[in-house]
Amino acid sequence: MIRTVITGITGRMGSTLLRLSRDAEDLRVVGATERPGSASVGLDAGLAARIGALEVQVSDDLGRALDAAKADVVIDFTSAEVSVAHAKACAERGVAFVCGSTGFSPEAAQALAESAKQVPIVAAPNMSVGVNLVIRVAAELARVLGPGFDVEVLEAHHRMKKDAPSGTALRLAEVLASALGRTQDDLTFARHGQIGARPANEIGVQTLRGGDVVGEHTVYFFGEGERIELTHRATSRDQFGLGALRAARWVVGRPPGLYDMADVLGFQRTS
Ligand SMILES: NC(=O)C1=CN([C@@H]2O[C@H](COP(=O)(O)OP(=O)(O)OC[C@H]3O[C@@H](n4cnc5c(N)ncnc54)[C@H](OP(=O)(O)O)[C@@H]3O)[C@@H](O)[C@H]2O)C=CC1
Ligand SMILES: O=C(O)C1=N[C@H](C(=O)O)C[C@H](O)C1
Repeated sequence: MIRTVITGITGRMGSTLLRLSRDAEDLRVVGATERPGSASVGLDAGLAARIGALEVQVSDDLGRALDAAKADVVIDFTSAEVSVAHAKACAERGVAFVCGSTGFSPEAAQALAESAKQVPIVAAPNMSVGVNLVIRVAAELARVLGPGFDVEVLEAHHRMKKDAPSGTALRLAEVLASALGRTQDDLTFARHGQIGARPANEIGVQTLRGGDVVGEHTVYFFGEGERIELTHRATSRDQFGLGALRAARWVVGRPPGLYDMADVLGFQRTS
């Protein structure tokens, strides 16, 4: 039995993870957290997340939750800043960490990597198996099509999403740039005004926000007389959650290090 602690349990992903974990025979939720000051602190986590009683009390501090319950792994979908602090709490206690948060600054990414020197961490901007396959296929298409095709990434998400572009779109753009021998400097995040002709090496990354869109990503390869569009549409958060649980099962017992979903799925890394 793998003992998990789930953070941010009233959030869109936290509540999904709690429900999926409750239904998994090999996992046991032994701790749950929410933001300090949240009305759900002290309540039963299952009741707070509206999935039925779980007999696990919501804590407002991951360190204290870990000290109270012997956990194997923490699953965290909160925000980049909170995830950095949570990864440190895990590193100090020798607990594995699965991080789904996005919006990492270079400094926050470095702080996460520091914690991964002490414990195994899986961090991925998208834990759906389908998206991770799309990332691989996109890299392969870019390599084969080469510089004759203009590459653009478009993402759409719900109106509550805080970071832009999505972590998945950023990962796609980085992988495409690497496949085409380009750099971060070739990424263009918005266009407005008299922008002139498109630079040949540019990779555009564009963002849409609205309604309840769970998550959509399209890579366009615009050629002469033809175009290829590679799209992933998530219609439920369950695939992100199931991917995170797969990562949690995989990461327990691994040596310290920063792992990606490509490692969990046994893919060769694309960048
Ligand atoms: N890798 C992947 O596959 C996916 C990644 N994501 C990413 O996961 C993150 C969360 O997304 P989502 O679930 O939609 O966001 P939500 O805002 O719905 O959930 C985040 C939850 O974390 C809580 N929280 C904030 N601070 C703390 C804290 N210190 N301790 C514990 N809990 C805290 C929030 O509380 P409060 O509301 O009070 O702030 C909220 O309940 C985002 O970065 C998103 O981009 C999302 C889906 C898939
Ligand atoms: O915030 C979300 O909702 C999502 N965030 C992830 C991202 O930023 O890529 C993954 C998914 O598309 C949903």
